[in-house]
Amino acid sequence: MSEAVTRIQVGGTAGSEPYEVLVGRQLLGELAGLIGDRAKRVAVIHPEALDETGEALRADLAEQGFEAIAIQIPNAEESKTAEVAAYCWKALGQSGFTRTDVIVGVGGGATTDLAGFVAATWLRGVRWIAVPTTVLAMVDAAVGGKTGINTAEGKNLVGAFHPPAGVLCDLAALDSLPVNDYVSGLAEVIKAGFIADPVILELIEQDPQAARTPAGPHTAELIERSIKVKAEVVSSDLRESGLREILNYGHTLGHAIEKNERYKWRHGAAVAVGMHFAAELGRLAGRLDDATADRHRTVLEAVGLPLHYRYDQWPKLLETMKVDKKSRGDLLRFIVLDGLAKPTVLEGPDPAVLLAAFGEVGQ
Ligand SMILES: NC(=O)c1ccc[n+]([C@@H]2O[C@H](COP(=O)([O-])OP(=O)(O)OC[C@H]3O[C@@H](n4cnc5c(N)ncnc54)[C@H](O)[C@@H]3O)[C@@H](O)[C@H]2O)c1
Ligand SMILES: O=C(O)C(=O)C[C@@H](O)[C@H](O)[C@H](O)COP(=O)(O)O
Ligand SMILES: [Zn+2]
Repeated sequence: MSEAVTRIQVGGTAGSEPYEVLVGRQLLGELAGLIGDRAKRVAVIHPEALDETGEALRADLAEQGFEAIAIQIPNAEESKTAEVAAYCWKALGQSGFTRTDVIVGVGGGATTDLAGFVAATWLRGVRWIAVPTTVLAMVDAAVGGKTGINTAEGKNLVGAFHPPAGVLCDLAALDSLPVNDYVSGLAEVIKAGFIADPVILELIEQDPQAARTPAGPHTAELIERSIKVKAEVVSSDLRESGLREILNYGHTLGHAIEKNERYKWRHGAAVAVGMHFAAELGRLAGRLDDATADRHRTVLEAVGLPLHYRYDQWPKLLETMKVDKKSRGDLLRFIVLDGLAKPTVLEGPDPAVLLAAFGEVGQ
């Protein structure tokens, strides 16, 4: 018996082409339809860890009559570089990839960010399809069209808004995901809970241990609820002119930690520390009630995400945060909560308050 497929629509309200995020199992049969009749060539971009999956997909597409190539890239954050993008451009050039051809990005958020960026830049933009294989990529990275790479100066500093033509979230992919990567993705799920959908927090709090595995009773619901939060936000503000900034909750400090750790920390782990910081900042700025601020600690800790970071690194983190994309001139800007599911912007906080908030996080 085949399981039900959930379809979540994204876009179509702010001048962007609408597309669907499908959540279910055995969804790869949908791929050819999304690629469409106009494509002659398909490039499957995948990380080393998913070599077999990438090759199987390539062979399947070749059997269906496409000129299919597989482009293997490094795992995780090592793939989000100008050098790896250039390697992909070379492969596309050598295969004669034209404007009607299609890129398929299969992997975690690092892969979908890179594949989407290559699609955004090749011939000034070709269609691409995301096949996310981590929790984080399903609930966040593959949806919404933010694509990009890192530079020596910071995280995601080069990129483009280039939404995919479709997103296929095959839950079966999660069975092979190492537990640390699974839990890292829960940080973005918890983020969606705090900024918009508290039912997510309740489902996790009911049984945090079960939430750490794909076999948990609420896996599909947690993923679908988080995608819906993201879909709703990016559908009304694709280019981050306002509302979309709420999706950056926990990311101002999180990205600075990732850079400071030379991208050896998982994104979700850094964002977890960043959300703890944002909660303390909200509390100390007089915005957030104690119960909601404390809830950050309990729910993040319950699933095994980190809350703390090295106190002595504060000066470096502060410098990095100044080039965060939300900064305007010399003005630092943070997403904080005015209450549960009430995200807002805190502009130019008192440096003493910032340091005090980090005092709760640093150790
Ligand atoms: N564009 C966006 O809106 C957005 C949103 C959130 C995060 N991101 C980005 O996403 C990235 C993090 O993504 P992530 O957490 O998915 O990590 P990741 O892409 O680095 O993947 C983690 C590891 O798991 C491997 N992997 C992927 N799927 C697997 C599977 N099914 N089985 C076994 N191994 C598998 C990968 O090769 C990698 O080694 C960061 O670069 C972050 O900046 C982007
Ligand atoms: O989609 C968004 O917008 C987000 O901010 C989602 C984040 O989870 C994601 O990590 C994103 O890549 C961060 O974007 P950035 O613009 O701060 O680099
Ligand atoms: Zn993120």
